[in-house]
Amino acid sequence: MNQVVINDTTLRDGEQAAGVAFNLEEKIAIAKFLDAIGVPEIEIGIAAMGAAEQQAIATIVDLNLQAHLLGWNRAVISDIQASIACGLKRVHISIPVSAIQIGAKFQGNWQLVLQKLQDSLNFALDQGLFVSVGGEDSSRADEQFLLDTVLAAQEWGASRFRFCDTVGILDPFTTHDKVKKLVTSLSIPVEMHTHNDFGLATANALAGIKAGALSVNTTVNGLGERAGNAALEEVVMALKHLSKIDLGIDTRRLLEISQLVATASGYNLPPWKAIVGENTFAHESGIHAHGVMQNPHTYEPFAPEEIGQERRLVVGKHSGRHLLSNVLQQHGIILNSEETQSVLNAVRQESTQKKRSLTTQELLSLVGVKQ
Ligand SMILES: CC(C)(COP(=O)(O)OP(=O)(O)OC[C@H]1O[C@@H](n2cnc3c(N)ncnc32)[C@H](O)[C@@H]1OP(=O)(O)O)[C@@H](O)C(=O)NCCC(=O)NCCS
Ligand SMILES: O=C(O)CC[C@@](O)(CC(=O)O)C(=O)O
Repeated sequence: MNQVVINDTTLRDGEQAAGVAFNLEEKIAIAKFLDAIGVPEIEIGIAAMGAAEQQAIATIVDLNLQAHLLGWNRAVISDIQASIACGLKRVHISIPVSAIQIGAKFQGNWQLVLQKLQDSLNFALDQGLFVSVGGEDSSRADEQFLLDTVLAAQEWGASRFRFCDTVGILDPFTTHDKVKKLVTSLSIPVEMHTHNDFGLATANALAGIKAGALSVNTTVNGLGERAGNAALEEVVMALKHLSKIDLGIDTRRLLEISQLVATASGYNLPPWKAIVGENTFAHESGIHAHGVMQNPHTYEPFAPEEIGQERRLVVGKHSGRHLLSNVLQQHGIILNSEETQSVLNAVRQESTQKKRSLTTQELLSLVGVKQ
């Protein structure tokens, strides 16, 4: 399989998450971080939004990062002019392609939509730009209309087509079918853009790649419109471990970039968030902790260090004697079987009362040790 390219859109679709607004410093920090860990392409914003966004885009362009930088545009020439004024050499032009979208936005006038695409594409190409074309709501579009539209875009000079599951209504099987049909009919690469409304964004991105898509949009932490997008950390790690495609991203910094984006977005992640959640390498349950203490692979899909995370063994309601004895031994406390069981009973009670696992201090207090 050819190399798959991550085109991260944390700074565009990620920031479209309701209530999220990055400031200039945060945008710069996120762009630099994505570049530093080896993300090869970054969608950095929408110049048509106005002066502040244009300043952010131009500032990021001036950083001279290794990554290719892309600006998002409607099929509107003034949008593209604004992108060019920011110094962008790559533009993405989006048009709606489903009946529902064209109906709501252009009174069903699909000829007008195609004309706008052709005009804006020609304009961008005349300026010597790399042009990616996006089909908004590709997943709900009539398949023949979608194919004809993309073939036209290819003919007019587009360098890539973005297949958007805009409202996240596909499953991996349907995604595979739809993307395969496009890939086999096109000579330009297809890019996946999947939303998480049914929790399938990452699975659908992988299905599209399996069907031959060569590029994939991600956002850090899956940040984005409504339920968000395919998460960078999930796509990178799933491709590496499940599809055996190593994208050369420095995965050891995925936790760090997740924390940077979480802080900048103002939203904490649930502890069980795949890959980067606080609990992804925490073990409390007796059977799991016992297994992990013998061999971490029993309950970990990969080593925590691989994403800059640490393993934690915590004592709580579901813990068993092996974990409890192990933790106490680390503090020089050796209990007999009866004593261990009695401390375990007390742990269960206190943990239920507190509705959380216990700190080491709390555990030692239960055993009667003053520290
Ligand atoms: C782009 C933006 C500057 C336009 O602002 P606006 O002029 O106030 O217009 P609105 O957002 O209210 O309406 C969208 C307009 O774009 C048109 N439009 C929507 N998608 C389009 C497309 N792909 N190509 C061309 N025109 C499009 C709509 O028909 C509507 O046109 P009208 O003003 O002539 O009726 C503003 O929406 C914005 O800042 N958007 C950034 C975030 C965003 O919307 N992202 C979603 C990406 S799908
Ligand atoms: O780039 C495109 O062509 C469309 C991307 C988009 O993010 C648009 C949106 O809803 O904000 C989508 O999901 O369709």
